[in-house]
Amino acid sequence: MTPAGHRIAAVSLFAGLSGLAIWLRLLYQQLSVAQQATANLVPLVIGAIGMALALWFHRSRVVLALLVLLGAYGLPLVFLPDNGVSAAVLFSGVALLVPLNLAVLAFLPERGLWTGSGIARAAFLLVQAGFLAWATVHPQGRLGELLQSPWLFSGSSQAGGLAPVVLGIYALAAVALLAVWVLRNSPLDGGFLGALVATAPPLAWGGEAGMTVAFWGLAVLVLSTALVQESYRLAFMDELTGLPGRRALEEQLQRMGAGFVIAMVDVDHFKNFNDTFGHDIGDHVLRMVAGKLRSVGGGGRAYRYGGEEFTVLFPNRTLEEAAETMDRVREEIAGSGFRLRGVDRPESPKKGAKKRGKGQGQGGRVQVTVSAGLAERTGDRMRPQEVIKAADELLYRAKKKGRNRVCR
Ligand SMILES: Nc1nc2c(ncn2[C@@H]2O[C@H](COP(=O)(O)OP(=O)(O)OP(=O)(O)O)[C@@H](O)[C@H]2O)c(=O)[nH]1
Repeated sequence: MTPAGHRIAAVSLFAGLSGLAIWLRLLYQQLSVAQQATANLVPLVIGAIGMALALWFHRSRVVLALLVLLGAYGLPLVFLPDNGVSAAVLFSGVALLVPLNLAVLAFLPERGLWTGSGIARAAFLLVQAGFLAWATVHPQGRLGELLQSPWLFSGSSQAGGLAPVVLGIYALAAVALLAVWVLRNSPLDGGFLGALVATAPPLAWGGEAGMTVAFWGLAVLVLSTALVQESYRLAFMDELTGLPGRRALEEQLQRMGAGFVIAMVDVDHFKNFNDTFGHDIGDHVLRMVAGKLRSVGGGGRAYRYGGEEFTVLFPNRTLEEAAETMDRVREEIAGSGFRLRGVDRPESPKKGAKKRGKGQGQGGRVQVTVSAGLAERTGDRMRPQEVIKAADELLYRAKKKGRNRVCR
C-alpha cells in the first residue's frame, strides 16, 4: 500500500471508531451507576497498556502524551469538587492544557524519558497539573479567574462548545499535525492527530460522562495503536528512502506465488559520488533513485536492499514485461539529472568530472545512472534467494558491460 493509501485507511478506521464511540456513548447512558463506574475504568486500562508499550519501545513523547490524557481524564474522576466554580476551573484548565500539550509533544523531538530533557518535560507536565489543582481549590485567585474568562471557558453545561482560545488551538494544531503526517508519513503523527481530534467532542459537550469515556478511550486507543504501527514501520521501512527495507522484502518473498521476477538495481559509481560530493549528496541521490523506483509501475514494488542497492519485485509478470518496465525507469533516472545544491561540491567542475568519471554534467547538474539485473523464478530456480542470486549475477554483468543498462 502507498503512504497515501495508508493514510486513507487510517482515516477510515478512525471514522469507523468514532461512529462506535458515539454508539458507546448512547449505550453508557443506559447503564446502571455501578456499570458506569466500571466503564469509566476502560480508558485508564487502555491507556495503562499503551503506556507500558511506550515505555518498552522507549517512546517518551507517547508516554508523556498518555500521561496528559490519563491525567486529564483521571483528575476530575478522583478529585471532582462539589463546588461548581471549582469544577468550572478544572474543566477549563483541562480543555486548554490537553490540546496544547498534545500539540507540543507531537512536534518535540524524541528524547529518552530518563535523560535531562525527558525528566524536564515530565516535570513541566507535573507543574501544570499542580497549578491547575491549585487554581481549582482557589477559584477566586488570578489563575482561577483567568480560566473562567469567556475566552477560555465556554460553560460546563452540555454541548457548550469550545471556548474561542481552545477552538483556535485545536484548529491550528490539527492543521499543523495533518501537514506533518502527510509530509513525514509517520503513523505516530497520525496518532497524535487522532488523539487530538478525539478529545475535542467531550470538551465541546461540557465533559458529559458518556462522551468523555467513549472518546477519551478512543484517544488513548488511537495513540497506542499508532505506537505499535510506528514500531512496525521502523522495523520494516528504510528511514532514508521511505521504501520498505530488506526485512519487508524477505517477508514478502515468503508469501510469493508461483511466478515472479526480481530486479536488483545498483547506482553506478556511487562510491565516487560520495567521495566527490559528500555523503549528504549521496543520500539525496539515493532518495531520488528511490522516488523513481517507488513509482516504477508495471506491477513492480521497490525495496531498499541495502547501501546503494535496490530490489524491484514483479509478482505475476514475465521477464520481458519486467525488463521493459525496468528499462523505462533506468532511462528516466539517466534523463532526469541531479541538481547539486550547496554542500560539498567539488572545488571545480573539472575535478568533479574527473573524480566521478563519466556522467558529470554542466552547471551543477550531474547524471545519475543505474544498472539492473533481472531474473525470473523458474523450475530450476525455485527459492527466492536463488532468484536474487541470479539477478545479482546479471547486475554484475550489466556493470561489466559498461553500466546504465538492464541485463536479463
Ligand atoms: N551516501 C550514502 N552512501 C552509502 C550508503 N550506503 C552505502 N553507501 C556507499 O555506497 C558506496 C558503494 O560503493 P561500491 O559498492 O564500491 O560501488 P559503486 O561505487 O557504486 O560502483 P559500481 O557499483 O561498480 O558502479 C560505498 O561508498 C558506501 O559507503 C548510504 O546510505 N548513503
